[in-house]
Amino acid sequence: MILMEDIIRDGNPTLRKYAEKVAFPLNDENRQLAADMMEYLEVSQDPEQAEKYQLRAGVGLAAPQVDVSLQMAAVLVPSAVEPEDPDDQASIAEAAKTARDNPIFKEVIINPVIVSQSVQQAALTEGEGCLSVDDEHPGYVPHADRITLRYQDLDGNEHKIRLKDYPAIVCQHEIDHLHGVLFYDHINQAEPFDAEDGTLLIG
Ligand SMILES: Cc1nc(NNC(=O)[C@H](CC2CCCC2)CN(O)CO)c(F)c(N2CCN3CCOC[C@@H]3C2)n1
Ligand code: NI
Repeated sequence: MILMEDIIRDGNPTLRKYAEKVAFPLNDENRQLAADMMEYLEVSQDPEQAEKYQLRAGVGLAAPQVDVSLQMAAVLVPSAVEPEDPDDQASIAEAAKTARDNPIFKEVIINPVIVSQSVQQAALTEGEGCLSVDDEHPGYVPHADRITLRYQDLDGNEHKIRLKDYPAIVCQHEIDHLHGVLFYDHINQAEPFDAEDGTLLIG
């Protein structure tokens, strides 16, 4: 099971490497890694389990973050399910479970390539964080709002999908990790919350 101690932090050179392509069929080690990365996301999105294992919540995790320089990332983007009663813990936990059980996008993307992307940009209203970056880096992180993504799944099957808004942003954050790019590389240091004209603010 992946724990926070297994996640390497900014300053570790692995985070700045361009990761190697993954060979198919996956060997046992890489198949286990894929399962462990997805399990991390699932556990981290369950408030009780996240507390128990002291995990920072995540909707994505890239292999370089556990010091494996391979082009593989797990993505688990839950649907936005609002709790019936936002002040009631049980209701919050139930909503999170419903969200987890009906993800917008759940996939281990291997050897991903963004084959085309919109000129239109999008950024998360809250800015971004990263499990591998302990410092806060406030500011909009501009990404393409829409992407066409080609990747292989665990069995090596090729997929070509179109994503927009939230799942597109998550995948771009993860694919950046495979190229040695960290989210704050994209922030306009002079004016962190000055998004280019027409940038969609998501969430
Ligand atoms: C947006 C968000 N980022 C969270 N963390 N950061 C991450 O995932 C990093 C990757 C994301 C940062 C911005 C885009 C991709 C991890 N990264 O470093 C991997 O490269 C969250 F945890 C989170 N959510 C919303 C959904 N909620 C469901 C219930 O459980 C809690 C969970 C919290 N949303
Ligand atoms: Ni990250």
